[in-house]
Formats: sequence, C-alpha cells, structure tokens
Amino acid sequence: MLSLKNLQKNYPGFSLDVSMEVEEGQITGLIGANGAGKSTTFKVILGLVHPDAGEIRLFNKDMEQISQKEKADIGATLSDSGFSNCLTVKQIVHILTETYEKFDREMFEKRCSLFSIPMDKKLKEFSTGMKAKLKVLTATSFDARLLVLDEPTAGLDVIARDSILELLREYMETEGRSILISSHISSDLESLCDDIYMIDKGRIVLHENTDVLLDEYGLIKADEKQYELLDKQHILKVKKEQYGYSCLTDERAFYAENYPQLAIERGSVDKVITMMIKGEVL
Ligand SMILES: Nc1ncnc2c1ncn2[C@@H]1O[C@H](COP(=O)(O)OP(=O)(O)OP(=O)(O)O)[C@@H](O)[C@H]1O
Repeated sequence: MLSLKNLQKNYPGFSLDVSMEVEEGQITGLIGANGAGKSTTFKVILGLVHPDAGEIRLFNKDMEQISQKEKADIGATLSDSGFSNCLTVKQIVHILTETYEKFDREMFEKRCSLFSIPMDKKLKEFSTGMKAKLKVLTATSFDARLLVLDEPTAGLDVIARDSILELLREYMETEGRSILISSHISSDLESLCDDIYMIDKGRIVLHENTDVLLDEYGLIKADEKQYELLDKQHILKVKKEQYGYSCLTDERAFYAENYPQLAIERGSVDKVITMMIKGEVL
C-alpha cells in the first residue's frame, strides 16, 4: 500500500532517514518521543514537506505518478493543522461534498451526532477533544484506502480515545484499506496495530509485529552474578541499573525455560522502546 525507502529530510540539528512498509489490510503504528521525526515523516508522505532524498511508493506506483484523483484515496489527520476555526461543521460538510466524490454525508452526519459534535458551532468554540474527533470523523468519511493519522488520539480522554480506536477498527472491516498511525500513547498502538515501527532521532530503531513484540519480547532483571552467567545470544540491549542489569530479549521463552530463577517481565511497547533507545548493544 505504502512503502518508504530511505526517505530523507534534513533540518538544522535533525536528520530523518526512514524506511517502512504499510501493508494492505494492516494497521501500522509509528511510535517515538517528542521530536523523533513522526510528523516530518507523515508530512513528507502527504506531500506537505519536500524530501531531500529517498523513494515513496503509494498504491504500487512512484509518488510522482499518483494522480490528484488517487490522492483523494488518502485520509489524513495532522496534529498541527485542520479546518479553519471560523467554520462550522455544516460548512465543512459542504466543503467535503465538493472535494471528495465518495464523501458519505449521511454516515458523517450520523457519526457527528453519535460523537456529540455540534453542526452549527464554529470550530473555535470546540474543545480539544471535539476537534480531534472531528478530524478522525473527516478522514474516515470518504472511503479512503489509506489513512495517515498523526497523533489522532492526542488530547482525548480515555472514553473518547476508545471510541476513536473503535471507529478505526470498524474502518478496517472493509477490505483493501490500511492505516498508518502515530501516537504517544503506547497502549493505543498495542491494542490497535498489527505492526509497530519505533523511531528515535530520525531513525527506525525497531520494526516488529505487535503480537511478537508482546508475546516473545521480555525484560530480564539480573543482578551482577546472574548477568555474568547469562547466555547473551538473544539479548538485544542491556542497561546498567542499581541492582545489576536490565536486558531486552526477543526470546523470552528461552530465558524463562533456562533461567527459572530470573525475573522476566513480558514485553510492552513502552519497555521495548525505552530499552531500544537507552540500552546498549553488547
Ligand atoms: N519546518 C521545520 N524547520 C526546522 N526544523 C523542523 C521543522 N519541522 C520539524 N523540525 C525538526 O524536526 C525534528 C522532528 O520533528 P517532528 O515534528 O517530526 O517530531 P515528532 O516525532 O512528530 O514530535 P512530536 O511528538 O513532538 O510531534 C525536530 O527536531 C523539529 O524541531
């Protein structure tokens, strides 16, 4: 569906160089700290920022060959842009009707009502949560094949976040669709994404299937002696701690079986990304 090959963008003090794939029928997550390069990646994909080098392929074509009509097959939300604050949702409905051939007005209006989005209020009177919900409702309103969603759940309370995630799951029930989503909230990505890319300082530091990450990765807590005796062949990263060492492995079962006395925590996106960034390679 979407493929990035060594996509590069340089800013003073920052360089982005990412390769990633978004497969058809899959939800792919991009997670990273503030300033890691998530929004820059998304803006380059959406043609809002010109890349310095690299290749983008969308719908099996080079980006330059993608027609304006095909671009309407991407639904996007960006954290720092949206409709003008002077507009009402009623006016936005008019814009969407004019812009997107496949805009489903009836469904959009039904969902606005479901999400308590007022039709006649100007956006400047909307809360952060209402604006965030409106962005996702808009991106999902015209049968796009690919959704590119930068932090769509930022600023939402737990209930609103859940309903947005549910909306995205429902979106994927139609065949041939994909989502690329970024978030700071790792639990959102864990519960939603088929695979996850972790980005740090403009570089992808890990790409893994979410189930593999949660089932097979683990964090070993070892004191000095235990660490000395540990078979290190499946250790990806190590971090010195007060009590000894934390070790990230992608073979939790191997260590659980061979070192039953060791404390081994299950993998989670937060633990893995922390170790990938702060840990050292042996
Ligand atoms: N237009 C720009 N000019 C100069 N530097 C920029 C520009 N846009 C982004 N940057 C820099 O690029 C780096 C990556 O920023 P980016 O917004 O992509 O990060 P992010 O991962 O989306 O962060 P956040 O989670 O805080 O939104 C930062 O160091 C930022 O200062």
